[in-house]
Amino acid sequence: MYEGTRVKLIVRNGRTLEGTIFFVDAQQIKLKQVVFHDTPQTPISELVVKSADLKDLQVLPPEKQTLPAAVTSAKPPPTKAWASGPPPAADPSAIPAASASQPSFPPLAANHNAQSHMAPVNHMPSPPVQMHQRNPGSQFPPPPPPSSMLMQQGGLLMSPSVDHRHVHNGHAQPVQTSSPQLSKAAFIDPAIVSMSSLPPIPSGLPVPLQSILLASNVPVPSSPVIHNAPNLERQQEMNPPATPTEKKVKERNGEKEKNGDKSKINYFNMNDVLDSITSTYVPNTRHLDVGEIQIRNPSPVKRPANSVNVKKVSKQDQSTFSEPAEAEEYNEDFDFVGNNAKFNKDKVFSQMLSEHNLSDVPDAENAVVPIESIPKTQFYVDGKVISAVTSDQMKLICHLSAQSTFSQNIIIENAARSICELIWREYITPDMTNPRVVVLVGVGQNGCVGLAVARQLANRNVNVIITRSRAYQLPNESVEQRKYYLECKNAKEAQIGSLPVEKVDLIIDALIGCGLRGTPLAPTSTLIQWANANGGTILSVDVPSGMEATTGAVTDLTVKPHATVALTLPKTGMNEENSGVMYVCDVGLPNGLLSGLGDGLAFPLYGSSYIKRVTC
Ligand SMILES: NC(=O)C1=CN([C@@H]2O[C@H](COP(=O)(O)OP(=O)(O)OC[C@H]3O[C@@H](n4cnc5c(N)ncnc54)[C@H](OP(=O)(O)O)[C@@H]3O)[C@@H](O)[C@H]2O)[C@H](O)CC1
Ligand SMILES: [K+]
Repeated sequence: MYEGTRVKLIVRNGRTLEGTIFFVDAQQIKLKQVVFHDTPQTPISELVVKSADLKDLQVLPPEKQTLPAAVTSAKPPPTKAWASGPPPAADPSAIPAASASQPSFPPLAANHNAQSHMAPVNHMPSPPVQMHQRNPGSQFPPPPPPSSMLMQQGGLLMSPSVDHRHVHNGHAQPVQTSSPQLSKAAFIDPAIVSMSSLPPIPSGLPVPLQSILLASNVPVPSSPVIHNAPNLERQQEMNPPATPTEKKVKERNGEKEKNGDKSKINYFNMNDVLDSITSTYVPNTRHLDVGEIQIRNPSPVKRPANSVNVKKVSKQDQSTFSEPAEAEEYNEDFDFVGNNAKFNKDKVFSQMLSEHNLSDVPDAENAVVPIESIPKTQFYVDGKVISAVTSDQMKLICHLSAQSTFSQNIIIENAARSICELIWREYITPDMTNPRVVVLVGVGQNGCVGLAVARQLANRNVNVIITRSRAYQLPNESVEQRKYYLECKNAKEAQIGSLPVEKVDLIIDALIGCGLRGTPLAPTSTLIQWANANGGTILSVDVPSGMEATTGAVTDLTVKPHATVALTLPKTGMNEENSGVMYVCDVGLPNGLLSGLGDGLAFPLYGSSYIKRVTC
């Protein structure tokens, strides 16, 4: 709802900028038509600021929703030629680049209520010159110059072509980088995570905006403190005047301290940004839950229409697969609610993460994941509370299990058996003749579970086809699990391009779990699109592939499952909208393995069933 709103931002080092919001979530705010107050002559087409680097945010009042002179005086873009040579050759697997003659973003409509007039971000804009002529009296300017022009002007901008395969590994290398002349101090700002001059995506193409933004999520060269920026307290020492938001953070820390909670909030929470928006200028606006704005997918998650092969879940099944008597046993054995309340997971996990020196997990002090905005930390099984984990916490669990002598293949097998228990109950019923199942297999441990499911089903004469997103650089377990699968008499493997066009009975989504980094890239994205388009019932392993497990954020390139089986514990981002019917399954990890994580994180007691229905 804030899209199209023009805002003023003060970033961590005190610089002030103005831009038009086109995306906001708990972790970042993405702006178009950006100008810095101290360098108004050099507008930037797109810019991402992490919430951790924000000092304050104000919505500009309606009369100030026009763009500054620097942007309005920008010339229309040239019709040809990139600043540093011709556009890169088209890579069929990469995001299609629009022609250089298109503006970098759609022009704003000539109306103060920018919100309702903001063009869809992936909408192909009209040529800027025409827009200007059509609307000569408009106070709104022609769109700003495209990347080529900005680069000529000295902006530190990324090339329209970025090697996406490298980007998600965190080692993105722009094809064209800034020249020494381009690296002006005015553009090098530790608060700016990325600046993008990528061309817009033509409408109708199945590539979400996020891919492009993530593709440009490259640390700014010579920016000294993006990841190790001083925390807010140190920051306050350096920049004493506290903004309203800093005051809020201080107040919150004060409250926490009063309640005996020594942990501190040392990041800028986007909830406060939203508070400041709603309380400053937008009248009659209810407070937004971060969860509500994290999902930027314009098309809501749809359940597959075919439920013919899906048994209706009875009232009793909805709460449990087990006999009611089991629930009584839990009461005697374990006080979930009580224990959960006692357990400070964040604290324990921060400690564990630092003890285990996990390099790819952000360090707790400068974490940009706003833990407070986690959608759900608790779910219910059999009416009893169970904890949910974030993807970092799940990575820690996987790390601990990998470190122990306990074999990964045992976990994989247990997960697969539990999932098969559900499949035989709900998805492959005796009345089905020759049920066809496609298993989509990713490159990590999630994919290994898919391979084991494939074997279990093939062993029982189900017509199974597996398709792998990659055939090289795989973990040992993946190679082994595929070998075991191929030893089944009727095992079949298909190339990505030869997956059935006609609807199959069941699709097992084992592409990516908690190891997701950014928006899915090809060919994984192609498999996700195939699954969503096929119409077959989808069952996701651990989390829907492409969904960010912590926040539940989804894009057009996220699997839309009928059901999801979370391994070990539910993930905080899960809900029925993004995950379908939710289950949790026991993978058989020795319970002593996680005893250090606190009582609240005890595995649910499963009783006679290894898989349980989970509710919010
Ligand atoms: N105790 C348990 O419950 C266990 C659960 N397990 C399951 O394992 C996963 C975590 O396994 P991991 O191998 O770490 O991660 P994934 O299976 O999710 O795969 C990550 C790889 O996927 C690739 N990737 C990541 N992001 C993208 C993207 N945007 N586009 C394309 N591909 C992507 C990437 O591969 P690269 O080789 O390209 O780096 C990742 O490495 C957990 O969720 C459970 O499902 C385990 O079985 C252990 C015990
Ligand atoms: K998955």
